[in-house]
Amino acid sequence: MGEHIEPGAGKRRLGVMGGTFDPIHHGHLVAASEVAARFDLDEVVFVPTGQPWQKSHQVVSPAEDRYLMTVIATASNPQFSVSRIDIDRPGRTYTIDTLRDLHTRHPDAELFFITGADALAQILTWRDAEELFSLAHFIGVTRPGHHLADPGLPAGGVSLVEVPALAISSTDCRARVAHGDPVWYLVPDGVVRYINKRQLYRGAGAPRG
Ligand SMILES: Nc1ncnc2c1ncn2[C@@H]1O[C@H](COP(=O)(O)OP(=O)(O)OP(=O)(O)O)[C@@H](O)[C@H]1O
Ligand SMILES: O=C(O)c1ccc[n+]([C@@H]2O[C@H](COP(=O)([O-])O)[C@@H](O)[C@H]2O)c1
Repeated sequence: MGEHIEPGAGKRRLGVMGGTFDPIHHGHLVAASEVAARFDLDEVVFVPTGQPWQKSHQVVSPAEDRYLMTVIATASNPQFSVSRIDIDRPGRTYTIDTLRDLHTRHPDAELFFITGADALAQILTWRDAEELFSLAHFIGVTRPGHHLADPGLPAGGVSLVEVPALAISSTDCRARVAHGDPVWYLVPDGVVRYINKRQLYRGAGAPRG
């Protein structure tokens, strides 16, 4: 678990943190920071989803709001960046497309897809699951309440990493805002202000848990 992978000669090591980020919170940021340190990543690209098909049963905030919150949350870290590739691609978001596009844009990079233990457990239900592992190394991070089980993933294609547990979820952040409870220190300050400015997660039509 959490093994260190030796850097490939001369290859840029690019972390990819995909998520709906509705809103982005400190659990996402700690996971990305911890994996970057453990795996000697040169950069972590946050990739907000366009249309997350496995969340089609719930209302999701507009992609531009989720993108801007991700930019605000990551702006102060020179190692973090944000990509629009998933929100600019029409149709449902599939990680296979994300990784193919990133390979085209960064042909010399080695890709490390960072995901929560809950998402990793579902990965065999993702589109073209068997091909995913040829495009990136997958890193599953712990999440409070989610156990690191091995759901039959290919040996060598996946690493499991324990990060400091932060019991934060976007679902809980949205519910707190809807109830008038604070989200200070659960999400970055700029994201609190953006949520207030755009009046996100309030009223009828707001994304629910
Ligand atoms: N507190 C956390 N610690 C570690 N990983 C997390 C945490 N919260 C989310 N993740 C992971 O980050 C990725 C993107 O998550 P996502 O944007 O769906 O946030 P979420 O909090 O799971 O949202 P929601 O509650 O709406 O389902 C997923 O792989 C998820 O497992
Ligand atoms: O490719 C798929 O079929 C697929 C199915 C579910 C989730 N994903 C990706 O997993 C990441 C986390 O998704 P989510 O829904 O938990 O925010 C995000 O990058 C999604 O695009 C990908």
